[in-house]
Amino acid sequence: METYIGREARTWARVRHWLDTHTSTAADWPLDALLLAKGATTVSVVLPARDEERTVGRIVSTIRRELVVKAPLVDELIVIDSRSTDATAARAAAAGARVVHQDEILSDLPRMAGKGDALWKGLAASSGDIVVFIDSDLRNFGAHFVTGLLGPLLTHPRIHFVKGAYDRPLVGPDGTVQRGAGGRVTELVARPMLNLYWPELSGFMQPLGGEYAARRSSLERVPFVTGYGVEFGLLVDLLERIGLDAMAQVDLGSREHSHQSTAALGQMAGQIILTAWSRLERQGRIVSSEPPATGLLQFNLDRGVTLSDVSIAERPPLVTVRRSAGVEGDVA
Ligand SMILES: O=c1ccn([C@@H]2O[C@H](COP(=O)(O)OP(=O)(O)O[C@H]3O[C@H](CO)[C@@H](O)[C@H](O)[C@H]3O)[C@@H](O)[C@H]2O)c(=O)[nH]1
Ligand SMILES: O=C(O)[C@H](O)COP(=O)(O)O
Repeated sequence: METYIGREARTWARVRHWLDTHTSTAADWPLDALLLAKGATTVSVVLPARDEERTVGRIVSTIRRELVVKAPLVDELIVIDSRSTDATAARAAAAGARVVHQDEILSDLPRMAGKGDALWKGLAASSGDIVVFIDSDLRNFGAHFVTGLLGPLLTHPRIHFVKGAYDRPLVGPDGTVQRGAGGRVTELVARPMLNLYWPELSGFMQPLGGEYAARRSSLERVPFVTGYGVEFGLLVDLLERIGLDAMAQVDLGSREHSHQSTAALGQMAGQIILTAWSRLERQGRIVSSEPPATGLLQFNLDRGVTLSDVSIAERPPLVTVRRSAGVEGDVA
């Protein structure tokens, strides 16, 4: 019988091999080659956006100019307005996106909140064979984010999911840049948990990054955690469904975004821990006598306390919703 040490060594060897064979860089996927490879495959780009009036317009206009007008790579460009209270929807529409409000899609279903819900609604509102998700708060977005993510999918039929990798600087309020210091929840929560419980996924350099692309056929067959657990949940569920060899990553250079407060990241971490717990339970790897608590008590500088609810909810695989509605096409 294989020892525990032997099993771990075999996993690391597998991850090493995956890193060597399934990691590329955006420069490996020139636009001309992608246009040739695209054929009849349709591509949707979906941006979830909650109060991103400062950045969403530039991202949309770059995609439209470079990948819709100059070169016909992207067939559909959608911004999901996630209950914004600022000018996000107007800026996105002015820049050329189709703007759909999160709550207008599949509006007969119970209302849920959060980024994962916005992504799931974006999947429902879009129709491309391949769906590319891009966060709307990126400050250094370039068209290579989209072309890089599409490269392995358009050229390798066996690849179903591609995740972005990048350096993540931490940019202070005064503009000071600390290289490699960003992605705090990634480094302190997500990466250790993935290494401990799903070591096959340890090769993903940015498991929580918001830029990834996948075939609709796979995305519609997995649930979406509705809040910030969505990326963690998708990685674990897709690994189970399609296997590591159908997953790839592309180095997109550097990524700068708007940083949330430490308190907000604590709440994100809580959601990710509960997502991991739910998958461990679903996979039969833990049996709990009672569910974890879902409150997070945090302390302010003046010793005041705030109690937040970090419980998670999820949307079922979209294909099951289409089936029960008797709809095969667009469900928006
Ligand atoms: O209710 C929400 C919350 C966020 N967003 C959008 O989702 C994107 C990412 O949200 P953000 O609050 O900027 O998350 P980050 O602090 O950047 O969190 C990182 O880690 C999260 C957890 O994995 C991922 O969801 C993010 O994509 C990733 O950038 C942005 O375009 C937001 O506008 C929504 O659409 N609805
Ligand atoms: O992915 C993460 O860890 C969170 O988005 C936090 O990122 P930040 O530390 O760059 O704000």
